[in-house]
Amino acid sequence: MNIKEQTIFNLTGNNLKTTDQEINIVGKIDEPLILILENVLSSVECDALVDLAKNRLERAKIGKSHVVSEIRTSSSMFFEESENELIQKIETRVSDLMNIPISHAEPLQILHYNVGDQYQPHFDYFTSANVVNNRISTLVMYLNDVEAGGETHFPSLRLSVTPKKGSAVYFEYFYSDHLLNEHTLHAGNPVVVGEKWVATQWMRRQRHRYTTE
Ligand SMILES: O=C(O)CCC(=O)C(=O)O
Ligand SMILES: [Fe+2]
Repeated sequence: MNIKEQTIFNLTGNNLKTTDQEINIVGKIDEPLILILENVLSSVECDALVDLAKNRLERAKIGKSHVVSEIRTSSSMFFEESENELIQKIETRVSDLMNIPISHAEPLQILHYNVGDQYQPHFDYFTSANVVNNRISTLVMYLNDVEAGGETHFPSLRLSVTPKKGSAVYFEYFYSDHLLNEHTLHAGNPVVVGEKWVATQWMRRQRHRYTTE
């Protein structure tokens, strides 16, 4: 018998009413749960995030070792927790959407890809044996349209998500069946024409912030 695994996301219909915005589901895979969402951020919010991040980018650093790596050739920055009203508003909406308290949220990350930049296939959760308070879910929000390339690609699921301003892809990897978690392997395909901006929210299993409720 096939028993469906419990998900974190609270899926009730095709539209999701968050604290301040109605978000639409436009695509879905059931196991592992992958959702393609529209209207997560407004166009004004996307532009504002890009503007705020622009001056603060540095070459993307990976993992805890903080070495520049060819696995990810984009540039990145992190906002401080709830650092201004816009970030606060987005964090509240995203935590509501992802069904996880803000206190479990990592700082919001911005990535910028130029032509040829990519993020090679990876898991968002940490795979070392002694990891505590691992990541459990991800929301990648697209802050602009990309002319060609730059899809978020899930090779095991043969799924490509095309970046669209204000849209997002959601996935979670807290299943007891480890194969389902492994199916969330994903990449940022090389940008072919244009540039690509995304904001990534990772959630932890337990509290990660001590400044919020
Ligand atoms: O840029 C993308 O499409 C994916 C980004 C990503 O995988 C991440 O931020 O963990
Ligand atoms: Fe990722």
